[in-house]
Amino acid sequence: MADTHGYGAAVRTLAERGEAARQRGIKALFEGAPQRFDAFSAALDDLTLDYSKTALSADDREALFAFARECGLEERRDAMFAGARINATEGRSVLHVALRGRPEDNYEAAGVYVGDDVEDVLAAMTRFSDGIRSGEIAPARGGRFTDVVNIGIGGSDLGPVMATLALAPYHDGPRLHFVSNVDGAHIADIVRGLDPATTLFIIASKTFTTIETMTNAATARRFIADALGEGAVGAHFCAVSTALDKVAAFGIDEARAFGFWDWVGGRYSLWSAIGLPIMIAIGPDRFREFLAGARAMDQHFKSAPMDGNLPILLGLVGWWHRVAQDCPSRAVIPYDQRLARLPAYMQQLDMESNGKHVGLDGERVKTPTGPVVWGEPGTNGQHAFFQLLHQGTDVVPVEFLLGAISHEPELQDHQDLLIANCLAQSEALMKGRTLEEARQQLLAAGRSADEAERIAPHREFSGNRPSLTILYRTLDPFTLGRIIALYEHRVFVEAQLFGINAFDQWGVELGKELATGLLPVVRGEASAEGRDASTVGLVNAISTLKG
Ligand SMILES: O=P(O)(O)OC[C@H]1O[C@H](O)[C@H](O)[C@@H](O)[C@@H]1O
Repeated sequence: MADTHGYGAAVRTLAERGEAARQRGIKALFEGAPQRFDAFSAALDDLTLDYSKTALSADDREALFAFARECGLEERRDAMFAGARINATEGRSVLHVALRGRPEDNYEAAGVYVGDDVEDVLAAMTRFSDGIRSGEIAPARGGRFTDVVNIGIGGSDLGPVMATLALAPYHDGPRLHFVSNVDGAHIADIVRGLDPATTLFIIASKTFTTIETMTNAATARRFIADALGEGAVGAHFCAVSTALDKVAAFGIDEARAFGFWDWVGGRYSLWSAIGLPIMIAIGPDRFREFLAGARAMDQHFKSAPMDGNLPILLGLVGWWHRVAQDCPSRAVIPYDQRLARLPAYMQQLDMESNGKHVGLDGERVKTPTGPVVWGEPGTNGQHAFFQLLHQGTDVVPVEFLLGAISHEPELQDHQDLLIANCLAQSEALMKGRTLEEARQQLLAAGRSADEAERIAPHREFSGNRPSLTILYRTLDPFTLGRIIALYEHRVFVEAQLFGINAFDQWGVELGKELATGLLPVVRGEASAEGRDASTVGLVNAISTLKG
């Protein structure tokens, strides 16, 4: 953030506040403050964000609101919803919100109404999904499709993978499978268990040039053609892309090609035709509920005042931990097994959006930007990496997600344990255990005074470690839509505070270019000469291993 923007002083003051807050701790804020949960939580219907277990005081929060205003957050948000070309490095509007809009939202991309196009594609997806689900759209040799394989990567994979797992209780269509990695092991392992005669492939790629997806698509094509003949290919493939000309060149019929637009970023695209596998799995009505949930969050983000606005609060707290408290990573821990792929989804959403070091003004940023995002579901994580969260030398803010009601009513004892564990972890992170408490526990357990003295420091927990909890009634399509949109907007909010463009991803290009150049070297058709010594050494070692 450049001083010319006037942000320098505000960031310095907030960093001082962050340091003071660290010294004050979190526990102290709860003492004599029985209302802290009410004062430091906000809700959209049943969806609640509790950020009371952070070191924020009411004054810190006011300072963050002032900073957000100074950064022009609300104006930038309004510009996004108005379809301005806020993706400045690519000259594009950013309008994934239009994919879940209603006609009255009147979304326009750079002045052109997009609602009809969105509705047309949704209608085409609905006809196709209904046809596949009912058996009306049949495989080449008759019968019905039992399995659908989505071939895509990044934004053309992670969203559908995450959402189809999250909504497993709503599946009433064919089985879903996903192939993303160019490693042949991925497609080989998936197709091994499938019958080509009843398998449909979706080729999903915004650009329809991504080498991994094109390679897997060609292999899938052979899988069908070898088993059923070239003439069967048309019946067993469909595609999703913004590049419909390239889809046609691949040989996929126009009627089976579902488009979207350059104002939809890959990592924001699961609401578009990229969501086709989700729609096939849960049906068009449930898919509409998913969109409606996201729209509810959009409306809330647009209009709720800052102190009750979930994406703004989540973004401000995220920025506070990253910049004012200098925490380089954050953990996303869903206590909801069906959100197991949410951390991976969030890694792309957050790190591809906010992993930038150049600001909107073209200058190097002056503060840290996006944190490393990582996580696994609870309770599994407790038995793996929570040791570091509780006693490691780095403070990692944790974001817990928790549903009150599971889809398995006959397993209520599991759900009670799950909830108790989630609450216990955030309580333990915040409260910790003092040296004296550790000593007394050891003595009470019959250890000698000497032993208690020696071991107690290892059993002390500093506490004062921040966490947020996002609580919801149950993980249904509407709620999943709200949660994903909440995180999309949070990433946007943080980007405005960092002063960066969240909507490009030039950082992924270089590796792709180098891979193209290295392919002939790996194949033995070109020499590695002139490359760095490490690459030459590895190329030679690989060729020796291959014999
Ligand atoms: O959908 P595609 O055009 O195949 O792109 C798939 C992915 O590849 C790229 O490398 C980008 O970094 C991602 O943002 C994108 O989602």
